[in-house]
Amino acid sequence: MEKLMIGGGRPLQGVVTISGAKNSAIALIPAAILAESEVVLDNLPSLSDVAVYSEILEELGANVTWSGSQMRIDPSRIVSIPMPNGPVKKLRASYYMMGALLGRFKEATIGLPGGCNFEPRPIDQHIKGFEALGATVTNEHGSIHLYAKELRGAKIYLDVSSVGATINIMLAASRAKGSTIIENAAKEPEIIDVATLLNSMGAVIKGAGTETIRIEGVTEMHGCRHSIIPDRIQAGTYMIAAAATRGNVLIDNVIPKHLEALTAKLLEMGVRIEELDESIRVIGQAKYENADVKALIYPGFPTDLQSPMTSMLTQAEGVSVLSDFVYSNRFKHVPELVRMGAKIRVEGRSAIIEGSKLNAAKVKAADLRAGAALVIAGLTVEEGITEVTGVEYIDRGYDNLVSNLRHLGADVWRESEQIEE
Ligand SMILES: CC(=O)N[C@H]1[C@@H](OP(=O)(O)OP(=O)(O)OC[C@H]2O[C@@H](n3ccc(=O)[nH]c3=O)[C@H](O)[C@@H]2O)O[C@H](CO)[C@@H](O)[C@@H]1O
Ligand SMILES: C=C(OP(=O)(O)O)C(=O)O
Repeated sequence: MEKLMIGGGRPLQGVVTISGAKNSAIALIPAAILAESEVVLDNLPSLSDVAVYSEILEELGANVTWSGSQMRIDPSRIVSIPMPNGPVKKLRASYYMMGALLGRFKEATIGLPGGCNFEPRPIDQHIKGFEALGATVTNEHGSIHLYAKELRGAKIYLDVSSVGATINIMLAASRAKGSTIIENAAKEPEIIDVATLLNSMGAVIKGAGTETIRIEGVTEMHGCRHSIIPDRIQAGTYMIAAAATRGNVLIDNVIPKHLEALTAKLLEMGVRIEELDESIRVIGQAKYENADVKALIYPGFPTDLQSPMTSMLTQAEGVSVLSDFVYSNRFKHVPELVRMGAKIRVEGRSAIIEGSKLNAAKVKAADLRAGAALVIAGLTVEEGITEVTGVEYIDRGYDNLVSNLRHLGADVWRESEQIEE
């Protein structure tokens, strides 16, 4: 079993360069299925989710070459074989196989997705979208089977602005006959990134990034080259880590606009922030004000930074309230932070956080961002070593975490623990 060992008490100092966005990458890779020739993705993050996706595409018959931050995908020999189990169960975003295979082959069988299950994560809006496009969707022993004689454009109003459903509908509708309109679409930057790739592949998508997206179906799509946007959640995690350790860090290769909700909240707490064109400098301070944070859909404060922000708020004076309006039960990090001395109680969809010093402890990450929260908490501890297990979750979303943190002066390393039979 792998664990992260963290000797805290050192302010982070220096420069960290952010890689491409996980939540873009794991939609862009399956999007390549829709092309008839090679798709080249640059600025790809080196994450376990990306490795799993490349395995999935290879199983379907694609030729995938992944070298450094570039992936070349030749989808010309792909076939839509059923994938009820195996790698599709290892990540959440395997649901994009449904939209991509349905778009290209009009048929797919994909096991229900895995990933971070901090609470039930339904896919009813994805299914509603596929059905509106003319597909028959059945759940066969935990696998979703999709079939359409022909996909036809439709007007689809999403009950919730779901990122996954918006992208999945864009994938399938790109190869449908006629026009599709998605109303109440999600507006996250990753949706614009996927639409940009699809348009470069020959799709006709307008309005991505707004609540109304129009897609004109096309009969053929081709290869292209695309550079993935920077990971705003990774960037935000380093911003919080810099502030929480009272450090001074330049976070490079970011789109500052994507981080406005976090920047505004950190400024409100008293953190000094300098925004440049493609980087953000975070200068920590000795004291922070308490703050109330509401996690909402984009452009609101991202739910994926809610757990890291909980650790930051333990460093503020007074009482803060952090509520999650996207995932009301996303608080698996809280009992672990409490083991580290944090004074937090959960009431409904809110965590009430009283500022306090944290101490070293053995803690377990139950999901990806809970892991990030525990790492940040460990970095603030003044004495002793914090041990974080559940590293496999952290590896889903943070590439080079240990080397990046060490480069910033942190005392962090990875250890393997032998489990006795
Ligand atoms: C791979 C990926 O990009 N993951 C991100 C994506 O997840 P994901 O796309 O799964 O999240 P959604 O945007 O779909 O979920 C938003 C909300 O809608 C609800 N919902 C969603 C779909 C559905 O069919 N029915 C339904 O009720 C969810 O329970 C949740 O309350 O957006 C989330 C919200 O920003 C992020 O936390 C995840 O990091
Ligand atoms: C919840 C997340 O990812 P996924 O949807 O892939 O589980 C995340 O990135 O925080």
